[in-house]
This record gives sequence, C-alpha cells and structure tokens, in this order.
Amino acid sequence: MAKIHNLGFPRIGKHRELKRALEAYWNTDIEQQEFTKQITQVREQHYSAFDLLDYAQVGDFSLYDHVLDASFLFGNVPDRAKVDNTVENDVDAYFRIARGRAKQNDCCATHAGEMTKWFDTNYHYIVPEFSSSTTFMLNCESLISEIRTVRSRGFEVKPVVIGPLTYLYLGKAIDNSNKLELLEPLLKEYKLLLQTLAKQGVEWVQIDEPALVTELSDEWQFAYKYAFEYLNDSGVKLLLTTYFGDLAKNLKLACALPVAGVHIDAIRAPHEVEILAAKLNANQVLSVGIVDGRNIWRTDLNRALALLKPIAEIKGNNLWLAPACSLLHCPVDVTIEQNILAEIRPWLAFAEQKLEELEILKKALTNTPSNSVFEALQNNQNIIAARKASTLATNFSVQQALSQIQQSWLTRSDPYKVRINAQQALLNLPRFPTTTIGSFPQTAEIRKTRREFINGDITDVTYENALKAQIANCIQQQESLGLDVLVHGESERNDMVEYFAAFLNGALTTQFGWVQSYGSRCVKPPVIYGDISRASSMTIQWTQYAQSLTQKPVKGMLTGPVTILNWSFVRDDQARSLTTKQIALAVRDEVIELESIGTKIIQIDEAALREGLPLKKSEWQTYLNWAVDSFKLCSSSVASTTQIHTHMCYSQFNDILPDIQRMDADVITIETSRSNMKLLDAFTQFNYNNDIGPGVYDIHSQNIPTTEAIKALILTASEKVPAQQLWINPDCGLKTREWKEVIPALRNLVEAAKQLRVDHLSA
Ligand SMILES: CN1c2c(nc(N)[nH]c2=O)NC[C@@H]1CNc1ccc(C(=O)N[C@@H](CCC(=O)N[C@@H](CCC(=O)N[C@@H](CCC(=O)O)C(=O)O)C(=O)O)C(=O)O)cc1
Ligand SMILES: N[C@@H](CCS)C(=O)O
Ligand SMILES: [Zn+2]
Repeated sequence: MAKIHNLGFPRIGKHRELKRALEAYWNTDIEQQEFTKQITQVREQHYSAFDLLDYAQVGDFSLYDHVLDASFLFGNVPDRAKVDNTVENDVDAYFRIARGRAKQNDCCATHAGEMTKWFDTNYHYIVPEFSSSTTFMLNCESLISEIRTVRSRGFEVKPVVIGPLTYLYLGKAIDNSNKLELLEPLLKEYKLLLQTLAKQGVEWVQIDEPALVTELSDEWQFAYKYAFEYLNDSGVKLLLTTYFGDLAKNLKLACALPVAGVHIDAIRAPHEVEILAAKLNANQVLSVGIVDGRNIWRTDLNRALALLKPIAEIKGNNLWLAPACSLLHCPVDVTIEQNILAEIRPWLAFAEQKLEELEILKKALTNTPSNSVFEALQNNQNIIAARKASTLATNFSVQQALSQIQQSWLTRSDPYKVRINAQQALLNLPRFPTTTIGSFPQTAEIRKTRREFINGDITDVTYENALKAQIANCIQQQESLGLDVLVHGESERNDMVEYFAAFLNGALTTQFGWVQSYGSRCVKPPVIYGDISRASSMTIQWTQYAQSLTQKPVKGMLTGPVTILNWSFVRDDQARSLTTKQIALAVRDEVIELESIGTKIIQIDEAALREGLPLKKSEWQTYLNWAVDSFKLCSSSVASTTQIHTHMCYSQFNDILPDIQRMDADVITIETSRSNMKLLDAFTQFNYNNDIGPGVYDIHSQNIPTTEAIKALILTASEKVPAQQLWINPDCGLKTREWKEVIPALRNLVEAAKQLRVDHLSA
C-alpha cells in the first residue's frame, strides 16, 4: 500500500501564533520561559497534522527560517552571533543573525544575515555565509530532542534536512572563494548527523535538494555524485527530495545517486513521474508530489489517480504520496474562512485539506477502497466539475477588452530623451531629486484602526478620516524634511498586493490565509479565480487628497501586474501570461484615471518581476517577454509629460538589463545600498539610458545612515551612472520601520543630496 508523508507544514500557525510569540519576545513583553511555552503550543499544530501521515516530518518547524536553522545545525554561525567569542547556541544568538541587533548602550550592534528569496517563492531565507576559512561543527541536540518528543506521541519520524549541495548553493561566499571547496568538511558533519540519527533508530531522512531542478554546471553535477556516495551507508535511508520544477538534465544524475528514494514534484514535472518510476530500481521509493504545495486549488483526485495508478502497479509499497513541495507556502486551514463566496469555497484546499486529499488518494489506491472513499472521490469530482462549469471565472467584457489591445498601447509616444525634457520642464526638480518608495511606517495605530473598521467597530467615515489624518501627517513630515517628490504613505494598504486585489473582479482576499514571508512577517496572497478587471478606482481618492495638501508633486502609487500575479494564488486553468495581461489592463485603467486627475508622476511597483524569473535560465526569455509587455501595457498610455516610475527591490539585473531597459520606465528605483552600488555595474556596462534611483538607505536595518555614508554612496553611484540620471531614495518602502528611525534617516538623505548639489554646482 502507498504511504503518505509531508515535506513540511506551515509554521506560522492558524492565527499567526508564532508571529505573536516572536514579536512579544523581541519586544521583551514576555520572558524566554513564557516564549518557550508559547512556541510549544504552536508546535502542537504541527503534531495535530501528523495524525493522517505514515511518517511525521521533524525538523521543518523553525523559529525564524529553516536555512538559518541549517546554519546553526552545522555550526556555520557568523562570529558576530557569538558572545565573548563562544558559540552560544541559544535563541538570542539565533535571532541576532536573523534580525540583527541595534546598538544598545553603545554595545553589541550586529548586522543581520542577508535575506533573499527561497527559489521562486515569496518566502525569504537568511543567506548562509561562507569563506575559505569556514568550518562546520554539528550541533543536533534540538533535532534529536524533537524526534524524541514526536516519537513519544506514537509517530514514526522522518527528519527533514536541507541537503549539502542545496545548502552550499543557497549561500554566499563573502570572499568569492569557491563554495564547493567546503563540500568535504561539510559532508563530514552531514555524515555524523546521519549516523547519529541512525543510532536513534531513525529509518528515513528527507534530504531536500531543490537545487537539482536548476541548471547545474558539470562541477556541481559531479559534486552531487561525490556527496551522495560519501553519505551512502550512513545507516539511514535517504529520500532525495526535489521540488519546484522538473529534473530535466539532472534526471539521470538523480536516478544514479545511491539513495533509498527520490521525491519528485508531480505538479511542475508530471512528465517525469513515469520516467522516474521506470528508472529507479524496484527497492527504491518513489515519492510523488501529487498535491500542489504552491497553490490553493482542490486537487482533481481522479486526474491524480490516473497518474498514480500505473505507478502504483510498478512501485507497489514503494510508492509514497506527498505534497509537491513543503506546505510552507500555503495557508493552514480553509475551514476557518467565513467570507469566501459560497460557490468558490469548496474549490479551495489549504494545508490541512491537502493532507486530507493525500489520505483519500492513498485509500483509493488500495485494492478494496471503502464506500467512504468512493463518496469522497465523488464529492471531489462534483467540486471539480462545479468549478469548471461555473460562470464566475468568465467575464466576456474582459475577453473583449483583451482582443482590442493594440500594439501601440505598449509603447510611449515619445522616446525617453524627449519625455524627460518635457517632464523636467513641468516638474522643475533639482539635480539629485529626493523621493521615497511609497510606504511610510505602518504603525500599530493604523493596523488597529483598520482592524476596528473590518470588525465594524468604526464607521466608513471614521476610518476614512483616520487615514486622511495619517496622509496629512505623512505629507507634512515629508515637506518638513524637504523631500522633492512626495508620496501619500500607503497607510490605507494592508499589503501592496492584497489591497489591489480587493478592487479587482475575479480575485478574492481571505481573512486568515496567512503565509510566512520572512520571520514573523506574513502576507495573505489573494486568490485569482477568474477574468480580472478593475471594479472601481483603487487609489484615486488618497492620491488626490495627498496632492491637495502640497504644492510638491505627489506620486501616484500602484502595484504592477507581474507583481500582483507573482504574489497571488493564481488560477490554474489558463496561462499566467494571459492572467497578467488582464491585470495589466486593470492597472492601466487606474494609470489613466490617475493622470486624468492631474497626477504628474505615477510609480508602478514591479518588486516581483525579477524574482519571478523561472529557475531554469533557458526559460527566462519567454517569461521576460510577456512580463515586460504587461508592464508596458499598463504604463505606456500616458502623455510624455507624465513621469512613470517603477521600483524593484531585488536588483541583480546583470543578466536582464535589456529587458529592464525595454520596460522604458522614466525612473527606476532599486535596492543597492548594501552592495555599495555594485549592482549598478550592470547599468554602466549596458549604458542604461533612463533615470535611476539606487537605494542609499538600507530599510531592512534599524541603523540610521549618516549624511556622510549616504554622500559616499551617491558619489560611488555617480562614478557608474551620469549624475543627471540619478535620484536619491531609500532601498524600498518604509512600512516596517518606525517614525523615529525614518525621520533622522530621511533628514540625512535630504541633507546629503543638498550638499552634493552644492558640490556639483561648484565643480
Ligand atoms: C515587499 N514585500 C512584500 C512581499 N509580498 C507581498 N505580498 N507584499 C510585500 O510587501 N514580498 C516581498 C516583501 C516582503 N516583505 C514584507 C514586509 C512586511 C510584511 C508585513 O509587515 N506583514 C504584516 C501583515 C500585513 C497585513 O496584511 N496587515 C494587515 C493586518 C494587520 C494585523 O495583523 N492586524 C492585527 C490587529 C492589529 C491590532 O489590533 O493592533 C490582527 O488582524 O490581528 C493590516 O495592516 O490591516 C505582518 O504583520 O506580518 C510582509 C512582507
Ligand atoms: N511601494 C511599496 C513598494 C515595496 S516593494 C512600498 O513602498 O512599500
Ligand atoms: Zn521594494
């Protein structure tokens, strides 16, 4: 009989209990003892999800990030986490690397580990730091202790660890050394770990190697062979776990590795399941990731069974079923949602429901499924059929609008050089214009007021007035600071994607559909279930109000179509490119309306455009073609005098500069402060024409940049990009910062620009 297991479960909690415990501890509202107690309760949610499984995954829960956990597990802890030079493997040392630490009483300021995207998801991990002198030392006490706890509840455990190659792949060699030179010492600790687990009586270990779905060089392919041969015979069975794509050119390699089983993502690589079943030997387990871990649609169980049945014939007991990837990327439980349209709700399955689907599949694969299984399958078929037949997904006016798109809508009527002169004549901005990226601190007060509004405790008018007061304060602060281009501050937005989805036909938002983005920070990705169109104006009221308070230009602030797509749960019944085009038309409507009320500058954030790149480079161009076209579709129908800005937080543009140029935004603001403007090199090499605002204030840090530090960054930038093209701004939005940090930082930013203007004039 097939077995079912899980690769990982959401750890934030149904009601974000982990977030609340973490933030209370960080704010010193609770002591470590109380924190530990609360964390134990959060873990209970993990344990309750084990009931259906044949193997309980252990090691996927994390206080902050599972990659940082691996760094601590293998003793790759940066010196700055240590106190008095000893590796104090306690929770505070861990949080020091996770979040950094502000200087307190002139002591112990620490910068956080760099954060970056976990493959093509919206989850961020803490980047492991390597250098040629990195050493490793296994410290698996907490893993062993968790194994004991889970076993004591009667579950068969399956520890989960990131594989050695993926761990190295995800890290950064700070001295540019070859990371693979660390493989040998790292493998020693992996082997020790596996041997320790074997001694504990562990049978299976899930070893996550998603790097196997990327395009690997010969050197990395060879390293895979070497590593798994080295780990062979450690006393446990290894389940080589791949996800987020097909193995493609690494398939032969994966099948040749000496492991007891292989997991494959059958959502993104259904075409490889049969091949793998044939290639693995009879004793090897094939774990088929049959339930989508990256989306929230109910699985079509009959379709899944059609794929699984022939595999079950071949693999028999050695067929395992699982979600395609960790369920970390899904919310926990759809049954607690109260506001989802009754027709749509049955179409959705969150993490808990996905595990139930696996159980049905397992039972359906037995020789004599019970009546309740047939009923469950029938019920599932009814839901799938109802979704297919529903008229909710189709909107003929959207389809008509799509058919009326003209190629000319994708191009501005004048080239950048002509436009920028016309814009400058209108805006009359100084050299090195200063601006921010859009959001100002989302204070507890704003969130509380929004909660009261959602709960019906305050009226529309009270809420609107509260937001207007926030906007007025934001404008007044920016005027006092002397910024040149102002923003309204985005206080009306719960999130830069969810907020817009609430105004789109064909999309829905959830009450509790939280997904961890990093640490304690979460997002509620909207669900795009049908054809998208703009239901009403989305930002006009707030932009208009903000502009009425100042003579300075206020940027209209929108989220772009590719970012809305990439940060939503997307319909699976049409191409992503088509859905994006529909969103682009909706955003275009807003752009046109913003211009019609006199907005002179409109920023369309495409924070997720770069990160949405497929994991395989060979697939990049197809994506970039439609992604850039969608941006152009929403942004090009304005007069030459209207200045279009875009913003991207992840700025490694080396390989995609021609596409960034093709977007033809008048101004692009990007994250660069932490790289000391190195990321601008690509712009220099490519001779990028349009204006650029390289970030000079690292908003992820609590540190306030000095005027001198900002000036130095701008001077470095001006060596790479002509000064007349440069804007001065932070790296990203200020929503996660506090006013007491933002004010002095922006004061220094404006001062730096002022001083440079003088220097520039006298040069
Ligand atoms: C730019 N980033 C974004 C990404 N993805 C997005 N979808 N959005 C992004 O902005 N990906 C890359 C990065 C990730 N960065 C961040 C940064 C910050 C957050 C964050 O702060 N998230 C908030 C939740 C935001 C939200 O939806 N807030 C709601 C609900 C607020 C709330 O919790 N209210 C309380 C009551 C409050 C009270 O009474 O005091 C409640 O409901 O219980 C809102 O503002 O209304 C977070 O807190 O995690 C995420 C990603
Ligand atoms: N306008 C958004 C962009 C974040 S990527 C903000 O300022 O928060
Ligand atoms: Zn950003």
